[in-house]
Amino acid sequence: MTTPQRWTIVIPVKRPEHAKTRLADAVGEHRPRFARAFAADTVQAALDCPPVARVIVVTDDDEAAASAVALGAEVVADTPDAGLNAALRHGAAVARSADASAAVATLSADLPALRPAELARVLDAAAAHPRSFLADAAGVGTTSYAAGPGAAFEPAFGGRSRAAHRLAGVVELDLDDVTTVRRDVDTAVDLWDARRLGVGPRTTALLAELDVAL
Ligand SMILES: Nc1nc2c(ncn2[C@@H]2O[C@H](COP(=O)(O)OP(=O)(O)OP(=O)(O)O)[C@@H](O)[C@H]2O)c(=O)[nH]1
Ligand SMILES: C=C(OP(=O)(O)O)C(=O)O
Repeated sequence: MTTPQRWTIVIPVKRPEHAKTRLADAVGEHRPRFARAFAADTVQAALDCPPVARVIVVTDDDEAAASAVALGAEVVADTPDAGLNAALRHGAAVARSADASAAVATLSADLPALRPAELARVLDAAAAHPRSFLADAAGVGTTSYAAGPGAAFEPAFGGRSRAAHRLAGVVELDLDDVTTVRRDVDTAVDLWDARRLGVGPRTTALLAELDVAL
């Protein structure tokens, strides 16, 4: 029997004052609190996923960093300060500085409904390919990009990243039953859908506290 692949997960968290701009119409001034709650629920679910060995959060936000560390993740500063792909490459480099052959996968920090068992299915499928990705619920972007041991880590996030990853020869994972890994939350409708799936404790508490109507 082969040993299941273990993964380092890199989660990028933008400075919340600049994040989740498309949620502004639904949550107004509370936008940064939602960005942090989504990130914390994403980190928690990743840490609770059996094939996950390490979670590295890349952020310059002190609050997101403190909450990630309290949950058991590692945090590195976004030293490149050059956007999402640079932040991810930095996190992967940190992962591979300790173990050059580490398998590294990214997760967007806006997956508040993420379930560990569904993430495990994605990672198990990713283990069959040098490089792979999972499309987001809209079928336009990407919520997870994975590079196995020895594979180059070259994410192409931003805008229509599903097409960009396919064009780059990254294998698209064709999986059912991983809805919560695909459910990124950018808009009020996305948040409604995530709530229907069941969001994590921090997002649940914030929705209750603010009595957000969706
Ligand atoms: N560390 C880091 N994370 C980033 C950066 N840009 C985006 N992210 C993260 O990447 C993921 C996707 O982000 P985006 O969709 O670009 O932005 P967003 O804040 O989620 O939403 P919008 O403001 O509505 O575009 C989220 O987890 C962000 O926190 C960056 O420059 N540095
Ligand atoms: C940056 C991306 O995501 P979002 O849908 O959050 O813009 C992406 O999918 O490449």
